[in-house]
Amino acid sequence: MATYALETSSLSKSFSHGTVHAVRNVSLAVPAGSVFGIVGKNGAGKSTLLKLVAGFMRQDAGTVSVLGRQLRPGESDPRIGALVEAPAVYGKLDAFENLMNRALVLGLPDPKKACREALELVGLDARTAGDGSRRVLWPRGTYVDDLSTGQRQRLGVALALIGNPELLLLDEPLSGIDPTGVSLLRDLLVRLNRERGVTIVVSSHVLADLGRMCTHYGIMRDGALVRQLTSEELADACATYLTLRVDAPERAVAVLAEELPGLTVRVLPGGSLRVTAPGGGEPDRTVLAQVLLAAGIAVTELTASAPDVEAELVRIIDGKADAAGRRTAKKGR
Ligand SMILES: Nc1ncnc2c1ncn2[C@@H]1O[C@H](COP(=O)(O)OP(=O)(O)OP(=O)(O)O)[C@@H](O)[C@H]1O
Repeated sequence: MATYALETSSLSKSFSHGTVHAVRNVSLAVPAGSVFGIVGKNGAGKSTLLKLVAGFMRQDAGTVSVLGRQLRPGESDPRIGALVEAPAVYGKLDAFENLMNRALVLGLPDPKKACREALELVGLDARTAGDGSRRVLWPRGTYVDDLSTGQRQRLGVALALIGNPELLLLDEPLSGIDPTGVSLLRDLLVRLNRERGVTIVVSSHVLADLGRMCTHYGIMRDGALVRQLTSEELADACATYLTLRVDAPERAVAVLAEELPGLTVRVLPGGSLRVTAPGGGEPDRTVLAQVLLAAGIAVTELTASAPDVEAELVRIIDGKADAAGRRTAKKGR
């Protein structure tokens, strides 16, 4: 099995006679078995990158390798399932017919079964309603043109899933989907990844959704890939702090300023202390407790803040965190 499900090398694509550099020199390495989130502001180049990998357009320069095989420019690898921007569907066919079409193109051995499975996976299958009647969530016979935005998006995910792809490319897959559908699809993607080992590359502006799925992140800015990091590295880079309850807060502030001058210490309403290490990390709690204890101050409560992954991603996207992941524009909390 290839170490990387997807690798790009110096991939570039420009539009408008070379005036818009949508993707600039992107060298990306997506580990096999990962859920890789692509994030960046509007226009950062996420969709273009995914289209190049899916073979929906040709690059100007650079290479794309999928599961160990280098693709020709504009070539689609059958092991890829892709939902990039609006799903490519035939509006005057219904959902099942659209799936059948794809199943036949892929040459699947039992296309009907594959279509039913794909519809079931994305929650567009027939279900038994509370009153015992069979309610068809996927309206058979309804033209795709007449489906709701969310139904069409679910169909797009089903089209990407049919044929059991090894690499899924999903551009904003959860947009326009109702909250129940979002959690269903998110759980589905996590299951496909964990149980079937499908590698997923997913772009989204909803960082909280990505935070629940992604093992790795790539951050794009102005067409360039400015950072790649694991979810652990992201969590480590997050600003965290300790909250302490002590029996003598004012004296504790003075002791900490004297003994551990690098720390930022704030007295909160109610008398608790919020302590942040230099650069925003969590202070060493053993050292902290020892220093206070040596000064005769009792620590009665000590809690660590949960890392705010979403806020840290926003800081990286906005260019406010340097290469080591620490904030460059932050002082205190
Ligand atoms: N077919 C095209 N013709 C001309 N310019 C294009 C084309 N496709 C994309 N662009 C431009 O390339 C840049 C990157 O666009 P892209 O859609 O890849 O960004 P994105 O990160 O997916 O944005 P969003 O988050 O808004 O979907 C933008 O400046 C966009 O206007």
